[in-house]
Amino acid sequence: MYSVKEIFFSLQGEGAQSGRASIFCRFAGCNLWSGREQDREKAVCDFCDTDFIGTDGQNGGKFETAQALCNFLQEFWPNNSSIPPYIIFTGGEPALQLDQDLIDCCHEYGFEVAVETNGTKPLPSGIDWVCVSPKADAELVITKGDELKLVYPQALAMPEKFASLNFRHFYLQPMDGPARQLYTKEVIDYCLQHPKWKLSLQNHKVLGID
Ligand SMILES: C[S@@+](CC[C@H](N)C(=O)[O-])C[C@H]1O[C@@H](n2cnc3c(N)ncnc32)[C@H](O)[C@@H]1O
Ligand SMILES: Nc1nc2[nH]cc(C(=O)O)c2c(=O)[nH]1
Ligand code: SF4
Ligand SMILES: [Mg+2]
Repeated sequence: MYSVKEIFFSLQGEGAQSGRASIFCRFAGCNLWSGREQDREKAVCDFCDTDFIGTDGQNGGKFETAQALCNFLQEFWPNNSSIPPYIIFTGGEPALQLDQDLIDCCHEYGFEVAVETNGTKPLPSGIDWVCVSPKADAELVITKGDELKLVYPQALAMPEKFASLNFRHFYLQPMDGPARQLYTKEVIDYCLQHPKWKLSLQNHKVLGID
């Protein structure tokens, strides 16, 4: 059974695939924060911008089987498209629920599958695009993938710690919150001094879309 907070069709707002039409499937729950505001300051990950508690969001719910979830997901894709549905599994932490059955089922449906993960839990094999976003001092077990997208700054997770990992793209994403403008300037400076890294803005927030 899969517990899904919300499902929506939007443009990927972040990182190397930004601008791409995508079906977002946001799983409920995370291993680095309960999602409750009263627990935020003692959480391992304390800057999260997302509500991932429960299954009460838009198109959220519990799905008994991978087939049931895939059937529902494909309805969000424009039906005249020659491009296969692009599904982004996010959360919360998708690695807590994403299993081999679901990935295989997605591929049987012809989907291209991406994941946004904190990298602390193993993933099923065959995911087409793996984006890892390391958190504070949480141990990283996914050390290779397509895109490493680090929220900046995090005192215990500065870019130097990750620059030698096996990823195709390295992004810094300014931490959203009261100091976002300052952090954006700092990221620009860092990228100018360290050209391995690229700036990732959260375009969906600027655009006011999901
Ligand atoms: C809500 S998380 C869900 C996926 C997974 N748990 C993770 O952390 O990668 C989706 C993306 O948003 C980023 N993010 C979360 N809060 C943010 C914030 N306040 N500012 C910028 N990016 C943030 C995460 O680092 C991650 O790349
Ligand atoms: N448009 C849009 N792009 C995104 N990229 C990653 C997101 C996420 O919350 O995982 C996200 C999101 O919530 N919306
Ligand atoms: S790991 Fe991801 S979902 Fe969990 S609290 Fe941090 S940003 Fe939010
Ligand atoms: Mg988001």
